[in-house]
Amino acid sequence: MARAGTAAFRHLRRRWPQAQRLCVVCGSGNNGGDGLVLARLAKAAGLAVSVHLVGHGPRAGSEAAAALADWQAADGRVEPLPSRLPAADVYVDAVFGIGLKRAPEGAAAEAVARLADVAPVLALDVPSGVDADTGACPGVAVRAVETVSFIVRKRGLYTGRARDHVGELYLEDLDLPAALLASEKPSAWLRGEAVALPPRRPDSHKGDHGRVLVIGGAPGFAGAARMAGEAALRTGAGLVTVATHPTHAAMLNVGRWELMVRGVESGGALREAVAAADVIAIGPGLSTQAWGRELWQAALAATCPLVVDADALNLLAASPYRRDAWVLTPHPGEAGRLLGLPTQAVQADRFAAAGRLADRYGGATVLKGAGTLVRVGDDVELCGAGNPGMASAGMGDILTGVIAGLIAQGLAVEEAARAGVCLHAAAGDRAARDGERGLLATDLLPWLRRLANGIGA
Ligand SMILES: NC(=O)C1=CN([C@@H]2O[C@H](COP(=O)(O)OP(=O)(O)OC[C@H]3O[C@@H](n4cnc5c(N)ncnc54)[C@H](O)[C@@H]3O)[C@@H](O)[C@H]2O)[C@@H](O)CC1
Ligand SMILES: [K+]
Repeated sequence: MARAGTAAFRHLRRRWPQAQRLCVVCGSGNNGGDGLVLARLAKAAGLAVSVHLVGHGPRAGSEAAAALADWQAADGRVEPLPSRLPAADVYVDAVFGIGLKRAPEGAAAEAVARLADVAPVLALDVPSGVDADTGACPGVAVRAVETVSFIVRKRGLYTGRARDHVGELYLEDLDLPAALLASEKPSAWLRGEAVALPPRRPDSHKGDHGRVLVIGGAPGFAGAARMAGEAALRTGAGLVTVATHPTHAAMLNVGRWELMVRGVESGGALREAVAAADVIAIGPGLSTQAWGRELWQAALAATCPLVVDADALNLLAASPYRRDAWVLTPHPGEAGRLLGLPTQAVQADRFAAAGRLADRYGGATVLKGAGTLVRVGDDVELCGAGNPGMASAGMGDILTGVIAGLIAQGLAVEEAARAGVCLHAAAGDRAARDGERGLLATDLLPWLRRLANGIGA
């Protein structure tokens, strides 16, 4: 606790070197104890510090009670929670850490609500109100500018609602012995954005880099299939064919002549293309009408890996099927349909939802949304990259094409899912340098090419 409070105070000084007045709101558990340590150090450094304790304060004999005694021994005063927090340069949130498992209640809920109304907030370990395991906010929650987590990364802080609340996230390992940490198996892995694809053989030909078949594009949705196809090409696939509705087949590759196009009336017309493919990406703009359903059935007969997105996921939800060689890429709404749950239930525990999807449908599950999860068997990988500019039309079609493009080049389905998510998010972050608002899915394409070649930090 002493190390935690000390490390947090160091962050506070670094981020707000001019701060003179602090307001520290402490819960009655150990998170509150961290806040009391920080308060004492800040007072000793000459800052004006007000400490507000929630409820009855720490349990007698606890470490937090000792921190309170130290604060009081240093002439620190403890004030009850006022109806409005006093003016301060920085507010320190020490109400809840990892101890919160349900919506905040009582005096603690009031404290969280007060902190949710002020800025800037430095959160200790976890922004109060956020569930550190799931990333959900079951009730009111603090919005921090900065969160300093202690000892280990809490997986929940990297996904779902939590991403709105943590601000910049730092880890302080508090010098715990590495052997102690190594003895625990992580419950999730955080993946950086680096994607190392093997260099191309100098004598390789286009067939060596894989044949992708994209299936989709009902009338009115040609663009979805086109974007998936282009993304597969930009990720390095050797040959990409788009099988689409005959009404727009002739114009689908206008300006992107490298794409091959096949207008298909029905599932039967797909057979040859399915047999020739190394990987099939199905779903972008597919629709769930008769045409889309027939094509979906034809794709299910394929022996090569599938990347399943959008309406193909809705068709899968209507008649579930299990397979190992595929990647499912649902957003929370589609995941809800696949599991027979409302979207909110998926978002309330994205880790559990991804687990259920993987158990029910097999293969690799990509649960999209802020902090995308990739679940393969018992393993979960989290993508820390990406930005809200990517919440726009066509982004999912691009991801589908990226994953298919990686499978085409020989990556295993699981690794293609993990690497594809990171490549896509990294491209989105590069493209967002020109602004998140107005970011178009196709703005990612030039970045995909650069990042797939290890260029473009
Ligand atoms: N375990 C360790 O080794 C360390 C823990 N540290 C701190 O200790 C924290 C965990 O401490 P605790 O386990 O005491 O938990 P917390 O301090 O996060 O919260 C527990 C307190 O909140 C109350 N509470 C929980 N849910 C509530 C709800 N929904 N409504 C109202 N009250 C609720 C509990 O009754 C208890 O008083 C960490 O997050 C971290 O900040 C640090 O001091 C570093 C070392
Ligand atoms: K906190």
